[in-house]
Amino acid sequence: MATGIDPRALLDHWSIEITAKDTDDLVRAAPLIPPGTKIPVTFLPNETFEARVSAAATVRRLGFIPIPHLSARRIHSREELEGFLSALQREAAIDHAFVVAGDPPEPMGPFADALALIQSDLLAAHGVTRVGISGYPEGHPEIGSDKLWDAGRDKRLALQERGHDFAIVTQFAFDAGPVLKWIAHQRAEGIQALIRVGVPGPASVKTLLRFAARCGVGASAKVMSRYGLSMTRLLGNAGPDRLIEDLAAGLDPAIHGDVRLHFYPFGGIENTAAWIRNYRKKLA
Ligand SMILES: NC(=O)C1=CN([C@@H]2O[C@H](COP(=O)(O)OP(=O)(O)OC[C@H]3O[C@@H](n4cnc5c(N)ncnc54)[C@H](O)[C@@H]3O)[C@@H](O)[C@H]2O)C=CC1
Ligand SMILES: Nc1nc(=O)c2c([nH]1)NC[C@@H]1CN(c3ccc(C(=O)N[C@@H](CCC(=O)O)C(=O)O)cc3)CN21
Repeated sequence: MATGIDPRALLDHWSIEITAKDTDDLVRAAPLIPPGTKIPVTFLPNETFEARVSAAATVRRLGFIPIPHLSARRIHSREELEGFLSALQREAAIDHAFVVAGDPPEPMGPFADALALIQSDLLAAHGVTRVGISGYPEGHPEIGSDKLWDAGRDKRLALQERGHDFAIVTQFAFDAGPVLKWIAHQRAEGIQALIRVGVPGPASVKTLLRFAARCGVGASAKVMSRYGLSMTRLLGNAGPDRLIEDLAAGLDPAIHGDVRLHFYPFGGIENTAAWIRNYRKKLA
């Protein structure tokens, strides 16, 4: 069976995330984003709960689907989580959430990881039916692959026991090879959930390297040159064209199942939405 899908198929049903500070950029980008697009709202240390709730409400008001990130380790108490979820339900009518442990080396409250937050049973109680969990095609700098695998299995079981639908959203990558291998392995282990492959939106080398360092993503010179960036031209700007083409060329629905893209708009929401539109047109 010849592998490879039409890259245009990857340019449908994509998702794109925002931080609570990006709502003005989202309003400007809204005409470029298909109605009903899923838009996660990150949970970063330098934001307030009010800002996160109002960002989710803006996403909903603009006709998109808000997916609040819940960073387990950053939540101080069960009451704080309940307050956040009920505000999200009231202001943004949430039915999705993305549950992640969060970067703090030690939990700041009762939830040590994503599983603990899922087991709080507060998600369904506040209207959340579909839950996103993480995936690491290239592993995680602090967490071993066995531990990641066990945690993934426990999360999937806990979600199924509670009747949640779930999708896996991967850490961003610059190289399609390891991503394709990782997806095939997930499928071989019987995981049929939708997998959203994380791709960086168009941005400068400097910005991409900064986020890669911040998020523990490998960005060797070899990988970056394949991606289309030369490390000598730090102000060079590149989109994920090559990465998407390499993914499309290597995807075989019979092996890889349902795979879509999730954009991390490191170069801005409007720039990323415009880039997707232009790239989609170029492929037509
Ligand atoms: N969009 C986002 O916010 C994303 C965040 N991440 C980061 O990845 C890390 C793991 O998150 P999940 O995949 O949800 O893990 P998880 O909740 O599935 O936990 C995986 C295993 O590693 C342990 N663990 C979790 N966070 C840890 C940490 N910061 N340091 C050491 N051990 C940890 C857990 O106890 C568990 O045994 C977090 O640092 C998270 O911030 C990863 C991808 C995307
Ligand atoms: N380990 C890990 N932690 C994360 O928090 C994380 C990942 N991985 N992978 C993907 C996304 C990307 N994340 C982020 C992280 C920072 C900003 C951000 O905009 N931070 C600053 C500006 C940073 C800068 O420009 O250098 C901000 O406060 O807006 C956005 C998304 C969150 N996510």
